[in-house]
Amino acid sequence: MRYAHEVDKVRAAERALMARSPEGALMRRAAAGLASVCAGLLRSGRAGVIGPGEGVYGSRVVLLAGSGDNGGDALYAGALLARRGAHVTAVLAGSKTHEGGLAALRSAGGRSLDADDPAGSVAAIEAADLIIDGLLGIGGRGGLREPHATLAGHASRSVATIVACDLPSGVDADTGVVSGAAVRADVTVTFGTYKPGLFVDPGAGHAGVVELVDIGLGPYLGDPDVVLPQAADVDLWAPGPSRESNKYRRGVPGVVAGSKTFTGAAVMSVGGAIRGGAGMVRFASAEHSVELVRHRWPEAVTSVVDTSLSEVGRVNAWVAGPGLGTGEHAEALLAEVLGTDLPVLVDADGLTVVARRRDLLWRDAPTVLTPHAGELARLLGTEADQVEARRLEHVRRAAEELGATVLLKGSTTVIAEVGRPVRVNPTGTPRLATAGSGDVLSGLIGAFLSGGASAIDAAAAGAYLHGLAGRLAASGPASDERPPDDREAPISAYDVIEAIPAAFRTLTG
Ligand SMILES: NC(=O)C1=CN([C@@H]2O[C@H](COP(=O)(O)OP(=O)(O)OC[C@H]3O[C@@H](n4cnc5c(N)ncnc54)[C@H](OP(=O)(O)O)[C@@H]3O)[C@@H](O)[C@H]2O)[C@@H](O)CC1
Ligand SMILES: [K+]
Repeated sequence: MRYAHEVDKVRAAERALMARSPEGALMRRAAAGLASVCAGLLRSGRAGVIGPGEGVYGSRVVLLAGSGDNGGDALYAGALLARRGAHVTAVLAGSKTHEGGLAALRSAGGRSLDADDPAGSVAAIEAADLIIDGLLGIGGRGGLREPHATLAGHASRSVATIVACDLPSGVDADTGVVSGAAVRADVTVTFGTYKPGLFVDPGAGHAGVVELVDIGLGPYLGDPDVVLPQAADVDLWAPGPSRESNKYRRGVPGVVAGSKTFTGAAVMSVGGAIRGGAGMVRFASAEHSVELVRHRWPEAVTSVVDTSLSEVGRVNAWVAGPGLGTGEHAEALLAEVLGTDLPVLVDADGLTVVARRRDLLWRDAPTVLTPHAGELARLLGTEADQVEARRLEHVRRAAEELGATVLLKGSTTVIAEVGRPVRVNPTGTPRLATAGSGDVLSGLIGAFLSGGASAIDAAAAGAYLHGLAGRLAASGPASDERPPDDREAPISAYDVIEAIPAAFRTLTG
């Protein structure tokens, strides 16, 4: 698990640690870590236009230094690189400059120029192999002001490798919100702990590869606000069969999906549940959907139902909503599953129904809701673009107001439950934005719920494996020499179902 803490907790931990540390020790540790990552990039030839092995000596490094300690970190790191032979130029922005950092840079042979000298700044940025963004760190508030915004734009257009100090300037550390211009980094070197804004879009999309430098804050940080699960966590959360398993013990999800008109969603949801490891999947729907599901998934036990599920048989979790329609018939079925004391996942059309019948969510058993931004906006009475721009805020609010575990799908999938850190899913690909993909996810999570996982574990494990299956399906066999991201091709939801076993296999190596 990777842990992220909000700025208030970072500041408190910093104060506690500083009280026990020599003056300037934390900044020295931060700067040394930052310089070391930059030196590694210069040595490996990943930075800018210089070739492999040319290293730090003779490289051209530009520091964008704001008025706070973030600028101080960049200046000290620049001094370390200058001592190793880099040509370092600091572009100074903001009302003041970190004096100790600037003095260190100058005494190491670095030079500085003022951001008010646009020609000089642009020329330096255009000639750079590597740019360190030290404009703003956790002290940044709101959209970048000038000259920071212009400098961020120049940096983004340069061919240099951009390394953000602590976080990309213009990204809000606590939320990942970007208002206006922001630096787009190739690598972010963050100090002490991850910041939530590095995990969640749009901030995550600006951070590139994130490297954590330990500066000793750990014992003082307290509980994380946001976490990023890793394969080992998912391996614990996704229920697997034990020696005593039989099909009932492994879990029996009931899927209530599809209708006379919409049939594909049901096939995808049942497929997700079967490949998610359910011992047996029960499926209930209108006749035509049942026929199609029986044809594609003869393993499922199906029932044709109208407005009651009394004939469906024993299940230990429900998945309700994909392709179900939104009329009275759908409402009756949803009311029935939400009236049980079993875990229930509500998705798609089911979310439209509960948006007008919130009372259905007043229950004691776990409920998982899996909306995309538009569906969450409808549940909360706001607009989809507001949800997209401030994903963490909205998913937390939804969990609180609706009394459910809420998984918000999208560019970064985030999962909230009251009293717990938000879980951010690290897997996935934009290729997953395809019809039916969400239905697969609902079935997968349903399988985990029926296997006994808690609501948040089931949701997080489902999102992780679904994202990984999407990536594996999109990138094809690993024998190709190109990196997986470059190999990606369009996929269908059915391809994602097919790749779920391979995704499981990666968990245990
Ligand atoms: N925490 C730790 O343990 C450690 C932290 N460390 C480092 O300290 C960093 C935090 O430093 P910090 O507190 O000095 O704040 P920081 O982000 O440099 O800048 C704040 C200044 O920026 C300005 N400004 C604000 N908003 C703006 C905007 N929108 N657009 C333009 N300008 C804006 C505003 O200045 P003013 O308005 O006065 O001009 C404000 O004073 C942290 O990220 C890490 O790098 C490490 O050294 C080691 C240990
Ligand atoms: K920065």
